[in-house]
Amino acid sequence: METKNDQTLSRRQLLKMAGVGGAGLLLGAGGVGTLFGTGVVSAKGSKAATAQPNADILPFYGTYQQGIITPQQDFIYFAAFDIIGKKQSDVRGLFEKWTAAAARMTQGETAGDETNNQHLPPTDTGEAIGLTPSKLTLTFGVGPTLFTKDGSDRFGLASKRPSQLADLPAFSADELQEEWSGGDIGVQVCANDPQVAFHAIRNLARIARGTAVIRWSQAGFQRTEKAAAQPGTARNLMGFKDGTGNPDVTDANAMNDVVWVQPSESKAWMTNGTYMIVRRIRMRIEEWDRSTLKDQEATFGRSRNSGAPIGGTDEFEKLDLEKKDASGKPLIPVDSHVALAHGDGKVRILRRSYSYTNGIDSKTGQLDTGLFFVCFNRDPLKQFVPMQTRLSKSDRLNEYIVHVGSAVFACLPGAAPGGFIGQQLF
Ligand SMILES: C=CC1=C(C)c2cc3[nH]c(cc4nc(cc5[nH]c(cc1n2)c(C)c5CCC(=O)O)C(CCC(=O)O)=C4C)c(C)c3C=C
Ligand SMILES: [Fe+2]
Repeated sequence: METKNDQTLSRRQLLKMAGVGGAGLLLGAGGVGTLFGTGVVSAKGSKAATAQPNADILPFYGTYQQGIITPQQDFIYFAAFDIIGKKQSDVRGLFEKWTAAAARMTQGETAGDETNNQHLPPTDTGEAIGLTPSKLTLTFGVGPTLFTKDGSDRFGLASKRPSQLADLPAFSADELQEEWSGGDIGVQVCANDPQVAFHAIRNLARIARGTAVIRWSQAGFQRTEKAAAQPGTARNLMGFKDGTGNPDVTDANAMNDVVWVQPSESKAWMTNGTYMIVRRIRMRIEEWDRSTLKDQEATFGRSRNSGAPIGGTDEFEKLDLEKKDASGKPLIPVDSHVALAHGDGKVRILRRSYSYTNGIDSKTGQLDTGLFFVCFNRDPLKQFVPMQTRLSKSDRLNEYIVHVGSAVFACLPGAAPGGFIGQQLF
């Protein structure tokens, strides 16, 4: 039976009543989920409060968008949208509505105010009712085709396209498919719960109806914090720790150097934004699983167990590409993945990738699985592109992977309360 409170309280209000908020507390069994489930809403429920990590709420508004230097959550739901509206005001209106919904959902509220009108569909799709915000973040970017498509300045934005937002060149060994590539807008949703992440994308798609459609999407995961015996770098589906060599997201100087677009280096609207590159990279895990441990370690240039560079003992020790074995050969092979990705170590990117599985390839019967590679950089032409050019030509890893999807997006700066993501662009 529904009570009056059910009709008027948002998820966030309920979390607050239960003594839950940014502090990271969540009602345990019989807590918020049960309150929603039974319709019994009372502050009394707070006595059942127990500490649970998923209660966390991350701030939505700020100088930068969330989900970029945010420590990586366990799940991603990525969606690329195409605009079907005809006017710039359609795109602007969409960003206004999406910002409002994103700000609410990340704080544990429904996507919009419920009317509870029995004759209308509910405003929110409902599957996140009773779930905590789970560190939900939404990160919005705009693709090259929002500015010009087939030579046409479709929304009067062509002059605002930054030179850094160029189509990526074709890399050798790419086998890109349209169904996993491109998009006028890219939305990265991350959360510590897959249903919370899916709910956010689903509601954005609902809000976009008539203005934008999903072009392609990909769900991804890494191990959950709960499953990890110890905190630390997650392993990819090839069994190696992935993320070790990332720059430190708490180092503001490093982030200004690697991630954030600085004033005057791009179009003014991109200051405090960044460029996001996503690549759907399929792994030939059947071949990988038949390769020897020695081969696997030589492929990455790191030890599988510890994650340390070959010849080292500690995961985070400096990568020394000059070290030689007794015969004078480099300990870390020159064509290993880390040697080529590292280069001279001066050009870096921030990786935020997830594993994916999509059943089997019906043609080959092999698992369709791999890495949904996501990275952020302040100038793809100077960072991602030269790096991927080196990798695509000589990386030992190429024997076991194939890039099947690709997209690049200019991630807008963050929004202030009362403003919206994309405000500087329109
Ligand atoms: C162009 C950028 C990169 C692509 C594409 C890429 C694909 C890719 N990477 C792995 C697994 C690992 N990558 C590792 C390190 C690493 N990779 C890149 C860039 C790309 N990777 C960089 C910049 C680095 C760091 C290099 C450094 O300076 O140290 C590692 C080692 C551990 C780590 O540092 O994360 C692994 C493992 C896969 C499986 C993959 C495509 C499927
Ligand atoms: Fe890599």
